[in-house]
Amino acid sequence: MAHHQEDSNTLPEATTASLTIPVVDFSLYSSDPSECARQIGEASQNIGFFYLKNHGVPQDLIDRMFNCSERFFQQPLQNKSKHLIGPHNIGYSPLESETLDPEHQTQGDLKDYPADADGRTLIDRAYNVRKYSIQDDSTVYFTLGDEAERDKVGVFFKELHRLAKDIMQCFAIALQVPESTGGRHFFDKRHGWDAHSGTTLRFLHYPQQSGDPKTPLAGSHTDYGSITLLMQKDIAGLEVQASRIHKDVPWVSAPVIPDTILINIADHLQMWTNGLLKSTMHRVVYNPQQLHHSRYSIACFIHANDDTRLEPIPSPLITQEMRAEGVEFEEGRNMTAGEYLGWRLNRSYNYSVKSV
Ligand SMILES: O=C(O)CCC(=O)C(=O)O
Ligand SMILES: [Fe+2]
Repeated sequence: MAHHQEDSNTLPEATTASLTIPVVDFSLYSSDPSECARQIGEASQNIGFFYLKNHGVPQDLIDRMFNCSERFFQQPLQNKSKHLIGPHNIGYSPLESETLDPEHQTQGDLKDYPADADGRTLIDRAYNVRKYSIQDDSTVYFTLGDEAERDKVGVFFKELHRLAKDIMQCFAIALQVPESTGGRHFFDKRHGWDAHSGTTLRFLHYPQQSGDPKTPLAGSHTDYGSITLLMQKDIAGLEVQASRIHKDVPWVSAPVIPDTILINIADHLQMWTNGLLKSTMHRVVYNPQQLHHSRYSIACFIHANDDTRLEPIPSPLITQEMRAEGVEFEEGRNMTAGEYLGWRLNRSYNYSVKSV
């Protein structure tokens, strides 16, 4: 593996310089778009993560969504499992404690989660909403039957999607995509709200439990789409691997920074740029504060339209010789975004995923 990383075409990979996650002031997007694009482009080529402040998504809306999530997950198991996740990747996805991979998943003491009649212990993990499901029963079930709140979930999801499209313009500016091939709209026009895509809003819950500091609660992975927008609340736990090539670099924690949204580059952008932008490995580890408190986060996985090919984009900064490391990159570069999502999900769930 990674034989091509050793030669003189090795990617420009920052090491020590990239061990912090920068904070970008997104008010620059209006006042000085090229500077905004420069800062976002730099972070994306280095650590692959950046915080955005002044992102324009109202904080009271974010708080309201966290409140919804808490109300939902604090219920007993039988009230949460009507819309179980299935082929459409919508609804509740618990983990079954017996099937956890001991190396990569929670090892905490979950005695607050009693076994059900079949002897299984189910542990909360997430609830997924997709563009197609914002008006559905599955979303109103998540808001405990409150239709006004259900509508807010839709408003929130669209706000995040709008922000993602603005961020996409910064990538296109930073990558100098020629006007003749779409210019600054190269990426955002491939992310239609009304188009079929894997874009998913995921409410995550890491239950209160005992455990050892640094025990992985979510194994290391990259995200499958273009970018991910992450909101964390109160309790940190996310860690980022600053380099996929230099495995000995330390994991960097991504603390909770109030009033920011954390953005990370995901696999599509890595493939579109032949590895110039980094889809960085990350994981969630046990935080001792979880002895007394649940950890909540909200991730919005933005995916390109299903029919978009994940091939290198027109940019003078991207050359054919560049390659990103990883099986995802080798497999995915011949696929469309829709095919790639199906391939990744089928590797992580034990049912076949169909596109919606
Ligand atoms: O919960 C978090 O902080 C991150 C979750 C994550 O990386 C994911 O769901 O892909
Ligand atoms: Fe992730």
